[in-house]
Amino acid sequence: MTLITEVRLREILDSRGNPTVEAEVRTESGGFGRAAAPSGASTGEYEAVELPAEEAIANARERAVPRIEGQVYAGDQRTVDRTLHGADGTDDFSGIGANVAVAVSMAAAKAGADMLGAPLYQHLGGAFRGDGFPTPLGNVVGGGEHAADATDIQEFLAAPVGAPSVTDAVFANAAVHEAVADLLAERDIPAAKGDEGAWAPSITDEEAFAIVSAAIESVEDEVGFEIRMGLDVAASELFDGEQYVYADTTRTPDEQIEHIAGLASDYDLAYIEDPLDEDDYEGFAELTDRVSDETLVCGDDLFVTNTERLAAGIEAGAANSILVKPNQIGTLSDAFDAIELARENGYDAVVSHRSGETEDTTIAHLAVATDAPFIKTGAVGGERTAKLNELIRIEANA
Ligand SMILES: O=C(O)[C@@H](CO)OP(=O)(O)O
Ligand SMILES: [Mg+2]
Repeated sequence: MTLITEVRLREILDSRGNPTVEAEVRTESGGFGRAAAPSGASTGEYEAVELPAEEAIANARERAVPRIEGQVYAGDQRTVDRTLHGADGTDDFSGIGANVAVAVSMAAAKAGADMLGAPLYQHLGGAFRGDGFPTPLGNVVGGGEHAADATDIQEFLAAPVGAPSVTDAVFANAAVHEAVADLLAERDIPAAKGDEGAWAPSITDEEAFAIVSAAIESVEDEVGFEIRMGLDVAASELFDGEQYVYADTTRTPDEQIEHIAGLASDYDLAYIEDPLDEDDYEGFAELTDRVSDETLVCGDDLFVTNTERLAAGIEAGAANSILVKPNQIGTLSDAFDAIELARENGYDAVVSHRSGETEDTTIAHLAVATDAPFIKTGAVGGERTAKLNELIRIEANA
């Protein structure tokens, strides 16, 4: 291992056109890593704190960088991440900003891999990592906080569970995305794209279910393997404290459970993320009991990649899966700990992008390194295809 000699920080653009933090880490022996923080729109209340990029960079330059440069070894990821926590001094990274922390954490990991001459997934996963590849969940229609005047449900996802390879799965999702466009055109429904590249037509959730099911069926016929449907309801964004408020109706928490359980069986949903409010552990437990073993009930805003919140969920039987977003918790070590705790308790980890992204590909490597069964990183669009194409490359070289 060699010492980290330099940490450079700068503001770059994210996919929404907002400033985000990019970090570069250099080591004594010439290792180099560069990484950038993503940014959410439908952020959970309990996520680590993202500060304005400029402020986060100034804080880190003053408090974190001097503790890392010349002091910490690249490749010793736990120490890098402990140092970031120490420099921050809070529970939620509100001291320096989770965005600067995650950028430095990921850049240091890449510098560590570079030093070893190993791909990042190999460095992170180690010699005895599993040989599985994640199934990509591709966002094909969406609304919520990611597009104005579109569906209430934030994401309608294609889940190509029967694909023989990552490459086949990635192309199947792009084909479903295109088939949705054809079906919208046939019905004279205009559609722009939302923040993650999914179509964002002004239609009801019911119409979206019909269109996405038809698109999935037509692509299934073409490719000859099973594609199922998934959802990110992002229900905390619909919940007003008492009821779930949809464009055309409202639902009490009990009615919401009934509604989602009905959708799970009507559409054979493979995946349901955040079907209920982020504080409703009990409701999550009830719904998890109600749906079949073939359906993942995933906590995003519920768990925010946080081992304490996940432990409470495990105790309550809430959900059977966790969404893993490194920037929700601030470091790669924390994200690994969440994945490990999930695995030990039979919860599937789903590694995920954010709605605001960059061309950074760390999450593709994280998913392969940890043998995660799923990755959610869109279907089309440059900042999404950056990760999908990286998965294709990893598969080709593994
Ligand atoms: O809710 C989510 O799962 C994410 C990514 O799809 O959205 P955001 O980054 O806006 O939180
Ligand atoms: Mg979500």
